[in-house]
Amino acid sequence: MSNKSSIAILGTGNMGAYIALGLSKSGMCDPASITLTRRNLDALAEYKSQGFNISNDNVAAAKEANIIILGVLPQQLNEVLDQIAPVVDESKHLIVSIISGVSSVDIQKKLNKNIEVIRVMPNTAIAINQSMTCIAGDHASKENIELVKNIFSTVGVAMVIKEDLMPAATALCSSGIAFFLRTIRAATEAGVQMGFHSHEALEMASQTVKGAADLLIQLGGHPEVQIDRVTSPKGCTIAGLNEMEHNGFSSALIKGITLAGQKAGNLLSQDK
Ligand SMILES: NC(=O)C1=CN([C@@H]2O[C@H](COP(=O)(O)OP(=O)(O)OC[C@H]3O[C@@H](n4cnc5c(N)ncnc54)[C@H](OP(=O)(O)O)[C@@H]3O)[C@@H](O)[C@H]2O)C=CC1
Ligand SMILES: O=C(O)[C@@H]1CCC=N1
Repeated sequence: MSNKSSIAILGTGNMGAYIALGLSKSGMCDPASITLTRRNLDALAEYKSQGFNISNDNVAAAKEANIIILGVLPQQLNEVLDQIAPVVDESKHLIVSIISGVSSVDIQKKLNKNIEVIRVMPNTAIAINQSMTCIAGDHASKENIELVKNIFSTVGVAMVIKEDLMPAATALCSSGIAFFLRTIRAATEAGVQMGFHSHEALEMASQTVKGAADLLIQLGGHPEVQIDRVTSPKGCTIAGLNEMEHNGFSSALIKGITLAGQKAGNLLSQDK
């Protein structure tokens, strides 16, 4: 697939819209080659003004596209698959699903076609081309996996994983944005309590988190190596870190992320 490909995003809510914006911003796709659908068409008006095609007709959008990105909630998926099943064609279409908790085989079965389905799990940082995107194509051709990897590499880092690890990737990377943002919020509140205005504390906390992440991304190695460089003997950092650990900091993150991972694998079968 090249930038001549046409993409239909069926179900353009938070994530679908950010994918469209990211692909356009990266230069991977011209907005005119992307069709966005949702039932409430008025909510897509701002994207129309940016050059995207908008529609509330999933069937027409699917017919026109080469790549169909499924972007609805898990509980909304069957309705969309029922609509497009008659028009999807294995010789023309590649199905990409960003939907958590629904396997590629289940989608294939529902479509009742021998069509390739690749699971993709981006995060909202795709809007600024900084997504960590996991891709699983256990039943897809190498060529199509490479194609999808190339597309999502333009909007951040793309990694191919086995499909059985998709729930874990969802929790760590996609939900992860919310988890790490919450840590920034908490740090900001601490900064305000110590005397900074909120906007100052937020800028300080955000840049500090960015620096911590970039230390690992650019220099590599284990976080503890960098932590050792910060914790002066008898210093304030180790005092703060140990207090956090006494209060369950690492444990809370591990428990929260693994619970999210369990939930991501069972979204349609659990009510809680
Ligand atoms: N949000 C995130 O960070 C991430 C989300 N995901 C996955 O992406 C999917 C969407 O999540 P999110 O964007 O947060 O959810 P949203 O509710 O924001 O988006 C879903 C969109 O689908 C539209 N929709 C529902 N039914 C139909 C239909 N029959 N035809 C066309 N459009 C329809 C809805 O609009 P309308 O009601 O107007 O039709 C809505 O805008 C989920 O499956 C989620 O698991 C994956 C990774 C990250
Ligand atoms: O919360 C959710 O279920 C979706 C999937 C990952 C991010 N948002």
